[in-house]
Amino acid sequence: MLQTKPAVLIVAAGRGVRAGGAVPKQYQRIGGRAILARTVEIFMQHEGIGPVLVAIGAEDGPLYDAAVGEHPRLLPPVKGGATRQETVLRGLEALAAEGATHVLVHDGVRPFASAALIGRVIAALEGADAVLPATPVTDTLKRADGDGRVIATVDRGGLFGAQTPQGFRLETLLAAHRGAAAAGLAATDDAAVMEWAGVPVTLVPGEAENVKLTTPADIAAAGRRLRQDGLLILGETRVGTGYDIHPFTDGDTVHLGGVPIPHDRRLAGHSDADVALHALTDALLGALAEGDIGDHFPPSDPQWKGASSDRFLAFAAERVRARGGVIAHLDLAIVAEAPRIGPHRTAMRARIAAICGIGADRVGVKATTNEKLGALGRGEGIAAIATATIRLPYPVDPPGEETP
Ligand SMILES: Nc1ccn([C@@H]2O[C@H](COP(=O)(O)OP(=O)(O)OP(=O)(O)O)[C@@H](O)[C@H]2O)c(=O)n1
Ligand SMILES: C[C@](O)(CO)[C@H](O)COP(=O)(O)O
Repeated sequence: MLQTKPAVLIVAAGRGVRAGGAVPKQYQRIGGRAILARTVEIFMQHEGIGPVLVAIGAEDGPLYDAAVGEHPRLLPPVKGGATRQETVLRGLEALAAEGATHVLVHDGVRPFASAALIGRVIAALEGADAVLPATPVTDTLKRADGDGRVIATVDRGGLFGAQTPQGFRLETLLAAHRGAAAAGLAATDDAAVMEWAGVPVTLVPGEAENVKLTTPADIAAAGRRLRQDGLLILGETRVGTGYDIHPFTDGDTVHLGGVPIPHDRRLAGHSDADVALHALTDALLGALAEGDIGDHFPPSDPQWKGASSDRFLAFAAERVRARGGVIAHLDLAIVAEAPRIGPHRTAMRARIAAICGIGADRVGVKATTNEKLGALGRGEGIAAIATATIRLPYPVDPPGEETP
């Protein structure tokens, strides 16, 4: 086993010219979620890897924030470069500071890499400085001239299609990339940079399903594939509700919907007492029938005292994904005499969306006063009511128990 888990660099700074579309292809959706969010999630769910860094386009920060949720192992994104090679070099320079000995470099637009494939690359890194997953070429290969006339048939013996994640000793790859940049080498993958530096590259079996989404047809086919997997057309819709209330105490900031709001009081209670995130967490857990926030994060546990509630909601969203599901919609109603919620509504929607790894168009935030009635009406605290709508796949019969 490697002494430390390999870091992961996901390159997602390309413009997706061949795919076209209103946003770069990594932010286009398949099965209701951004392609990049799916790719990041594969590594978040893999126990064999360490920190994950995503390199994004210089102007893509808002797209990234809306598409990709937070995770303890996910580092803040770095800005990529004008070519894939430049992007990788920037990412490696940033990762060198994280103390990882090995790195997996993966395309942000390969959302179907399997856990088994990642495991194969990691295992092979124990005996190699460079590991390349690849599939043997099965089509007959032709070379043609610019006019579409075939010049020759190319022997496909020994030819492979290169995939990612490619695995490397980090120090060796970084040195090779620095050298290649200084020498003006242009390579389309990182194994080629290692080959140029004279480092032996070990092949492991790739997977036909691990396609790189390059064209609009690739993206459409990926969406069809997810539907065929049955999640979206055969699954079930579930709705969960959540409610929370906390009283005011002395303080100067109220945390609501993941947003700190300056106020002449603060809310007292579990963690940072963000009633909105607590209600949303319970709504998701309710839809999953997996208990409530107190079951997973007991208020008696001192580690949650003053903690940011982001992690509770991120946990519940992760549970939906772990069950193969998607969050279709979150709806939140906040009941407060003060502070005013309206000016913070957009920030709350964006924050909740980022935590859950969904688009902000799937998050509704509303607010009302309690018309001066009761404790809430007297301004003694704030309450929140949330509804979560999720889609889960139908359970599959265990092997050997199919209905005849
Ligand atoms: N300057 C670049 C160029 C590419 N990539 C990333 O490298 C991966 C593979 O590249 P490709 O499929 O060629 O993506 P694009 O460069 O975006 O596509 P196109 O060539 O059609 O513009 C993608 O995840 C892409 O975002 C990158 O991080 N930085
Ligand atoms: C890294 C890669 O995905 C391996 O197949 C590929 O080389 C990227 O090439 P592109 O020209 O950037 O699409």
